[in-house]
Amino acid sequence: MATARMDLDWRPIKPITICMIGAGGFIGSHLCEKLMSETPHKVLALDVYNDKIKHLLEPDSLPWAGRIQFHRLNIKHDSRLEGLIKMADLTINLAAICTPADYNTRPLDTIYSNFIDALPVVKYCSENNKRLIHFSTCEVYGKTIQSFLPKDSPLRQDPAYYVLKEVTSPCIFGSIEKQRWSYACAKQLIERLIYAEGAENGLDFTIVRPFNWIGPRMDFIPGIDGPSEGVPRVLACFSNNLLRREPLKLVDGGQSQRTFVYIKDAIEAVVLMIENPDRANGHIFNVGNPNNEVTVRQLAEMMTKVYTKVSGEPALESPTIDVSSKEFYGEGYDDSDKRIPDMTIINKQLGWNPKTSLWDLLESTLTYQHRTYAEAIKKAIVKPTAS
Ligand SMILES: NC(=O)c1ccc[n+]([C@@H]2O[C@H](COP(=O)([O-])OP(=O)(O)OC[C@H]3O[C@@H](n4cnc5c(N)ncnc54)[C@H](O)[C@@H]3O)[C@@H](O)[C@H]2O)c1
Ligand SMILES: O=C(O)[C@H]1O[C@H](OP(=O)(O)OP(=O)(O)OC[C@H]2O[C@@H](n3ccc(=O)[nH]c3=O)[C@H](O)[C@@H]2O)[C@H](O)[C@@H](O)[C@@H]1O
Repeated sequence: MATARMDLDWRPIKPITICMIGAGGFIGSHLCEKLMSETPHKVLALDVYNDKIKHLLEPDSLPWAGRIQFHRLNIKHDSRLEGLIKMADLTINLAAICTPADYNTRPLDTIYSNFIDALPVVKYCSENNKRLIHFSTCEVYGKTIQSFLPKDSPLRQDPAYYVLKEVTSPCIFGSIEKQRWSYACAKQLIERLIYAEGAENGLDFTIVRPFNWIGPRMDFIPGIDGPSEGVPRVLACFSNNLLRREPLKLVDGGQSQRTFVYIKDAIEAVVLMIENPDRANGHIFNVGNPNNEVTVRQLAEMMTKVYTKVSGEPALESPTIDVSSKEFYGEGYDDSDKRIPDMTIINKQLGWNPKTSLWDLLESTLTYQHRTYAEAIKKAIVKPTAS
């Protein structure tokens, strides 16, 4: 008989049922995979799409068959939602519009998706005394204090002005005309609502603030498994450029800084939250890798080198090209300057630390991108679709 899984306090972990909303997306697909292969928990997987989790749903002979059940539904208008939340011990809400190209061009959809559509989920959890893990974002921090200091100020070197801390850092957004912040603002308000439900009505909640989780199955490759005019997040944009042998587009010079964490490291943090409710409830957690910081330009350079290695194709003579944010994203775009997560809380509560270096995570991810898309791209280039 298999030995019982133990939590961080050496108590046996009881199998639970999880209602996972947005289970068919990038993070959801990796979380489902981990829960099926390494835990005894059951998942009610809710989404409008299931392409990214199809390999977990069929055939019936899979070792976890019966532990995962897909429900195709849109949480905007589906009366089954409350029943599914009631059937589960824990709800994880991942559903959202979360690609920056949408924030300034579809601000209403962005606000509805990230705030209004999440409201009933919070309400049903609170009313039925169900635990909630809600996915927010590092974008709630907005810009750093550092970005407002004079360029020659010695204070710019002081981490107090740029490291982002869950409990003490402020949330600094641009003006209302900068519609980029519609997403961050909607996420901030739903965080405040969840926090208030905890304080006033005793909701057991955990809020996750992911810092640029990347890896296989993130977003889509335009014209292959997504709209040809679509603009996904940077990993998929740059992958698409590399696969098509086009220069990588650097928005406003590629000077913004990001810390990237491997999806598989980040998923381990989420499993710790799921299985250690006493340590996770009532907390907001940054989940990122402070050691993997690069400018977007450096990311482009590194991805170019890694892709050359995994594909065997030489790099272009001019591998990058500058493009203005107005040209690339349209009116109302703005950017976060720098995102370094403080890891004190997640470290103390869950003992979690990221492991994978940026080079290693890009190597496994671009190997996947090449294997999955290179042939399809070649065919699409030879045979462009009839207009
Ligand atoms: N990937 C990251 O690094 C990152 C960073 C910060 C925050 N987040 C947050 O994590 C969550 C998941 O992100 P992801 O990267 O997996 O995004 P994703 O777009 O791949 O996944 C979201 C999923 O939610 C589903 N969905 C959206 N609206 C829905 C609705 N009304 N009804 C049913 N399903 C719906 C989508 O179909 C999609 O499959 C989001 O809330 C996002 O804001 C992600
Ligand atoms: O992943 C996160 O932690 C959060 O941040 C992302 O926001 P951002 O990092 O700005 O999104 P990307 O599209 O990945 O862009 C990163 C940077 O690359 C730049 N970029 C993007 C695409 C491109 O082709 N070229 C380019 O220079 C962008 O301007 C931005 O500075 C998204 O808002 C969310 O998915 C999420 O909440």
